[in-house]
Amino acid sequence: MGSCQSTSSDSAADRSRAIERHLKEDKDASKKEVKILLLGTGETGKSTVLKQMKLIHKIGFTPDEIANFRSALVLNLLSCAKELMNAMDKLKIPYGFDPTQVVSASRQITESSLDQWSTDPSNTSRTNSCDNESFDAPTIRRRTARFAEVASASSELFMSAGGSENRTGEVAAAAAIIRSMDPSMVLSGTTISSKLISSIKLLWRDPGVQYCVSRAAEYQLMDSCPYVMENIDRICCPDFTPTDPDILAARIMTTQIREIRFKVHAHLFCVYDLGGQRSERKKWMAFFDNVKAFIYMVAISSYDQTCFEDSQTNRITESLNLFHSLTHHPALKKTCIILFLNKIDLFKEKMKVSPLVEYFPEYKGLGDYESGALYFERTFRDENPFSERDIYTHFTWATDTSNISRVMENVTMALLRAACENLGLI
Ligand SMILES: Nc1nc2c(ncn2[C@@H]2O[C@H](COP(=O)(O)OP(=O)(O)OP(=O)(O)O)[C@@H](O)[C@H]2O)c(=O)[nH]1
Ligand SMILES: [Mg+2]
Repeated sequence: MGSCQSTSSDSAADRSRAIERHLKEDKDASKKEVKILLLGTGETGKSTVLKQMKLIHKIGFTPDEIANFRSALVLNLLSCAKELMNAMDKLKIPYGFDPTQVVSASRQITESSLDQWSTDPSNTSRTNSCDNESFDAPTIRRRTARFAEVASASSELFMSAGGSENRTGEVAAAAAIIRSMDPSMVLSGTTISSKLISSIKLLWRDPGVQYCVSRAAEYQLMDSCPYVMENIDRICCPDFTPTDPDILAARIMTTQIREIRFKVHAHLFCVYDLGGQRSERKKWMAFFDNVKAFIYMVAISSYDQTCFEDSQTNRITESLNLFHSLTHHPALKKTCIILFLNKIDLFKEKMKVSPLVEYFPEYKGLGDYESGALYFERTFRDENPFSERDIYTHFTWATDTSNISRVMENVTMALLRAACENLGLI
């Protein structure tokens, strides 16, 4: 009996020691675990960065994921075509409309109307270089005036031809074919007919449609539109298997949280990709426990666009408000903040044609890429309420693997460095 008692108390003690050991191991493991959240408003590139991490750490994609990307690319293609046709009606642009003809006819008027403005001594002409192009304030103003004139010429032509109801010609016929297709056929695996493919190609080549693309800030068009349109033959092939660039271009709005894990110097990094649309942000709070860092993504190219959710709020304003609430959130007080000012490739191009000052009047730069990027960096950094907490900033191009590899190497090293240890993060 006695020996029996001693055996059971021995095994109880063993069990309790084992539990303690497990708890300690768990604690040590969680100390070594670096939990990172990818946050930001919708379409800023969070899932694209997660895909890049999978490529960089050779995690790869499952056959199911690849099949999803394939259908997403076809769906992206069809919804871009429909979005463009709707925008042609909304912006009153006739098919076949050639903006260059309006520009040459109106150049004289535009130049003279700008003379007064450009000779005003308070508007000193300042020049700056960006990608070998010269920019000065009158040039920017001239471009904008030109756009307004082209837009009014386009809508006059559209109305005089009888509006959207009376569109004629081969592009209008192609548009009718595209309108009649049912997107559910993509999900059911039906092959896209050659008639539909040639109709979309015809639509995409139309100069009026290309002009409509240049006004994409006035409606909602996904950034990967040119990519999917230019790769239509490959994407619609029955045996199409997406390549890495295809996967990075595919747009799937995140509604299910995704997680990846990889090791760097014995530390386990767990990265969570959360949906950024307004309805998805309700899920975020549940992930704030034990988070060591969050990567906040901003699509700086979206400064002239409105939110997908309401088509009214400026996308950067929405992003700034969200960033403000995160930097001031008590649960994230000790969290390291990494800011990705993303889509710099699109931002560079857009700064040449769309004056930043028209959307952010407090911007006092020269209208060039560098000053615009620095302006957004300063604006976001100003949202940090704690001087002892730094914000690590990176200018990123999320669809470019070499850019993201370089940036992620810096990010992981920064997280492992003393800067974060000082804050008790690792
Ligand atoms: N050109 C360009 N396209 C980008 C860049 N980053 C992301 N994209 C594209 O932008 C689109 C949206 O990217 P996602 O990664 O799905 O955005 P998200 O932040 O995950 O969006 P939600 O899931 O809605 O929160 C995709 O088609 C990407 O290919 C970039 O730096 N440059
Ligand atoms: Mg996403």
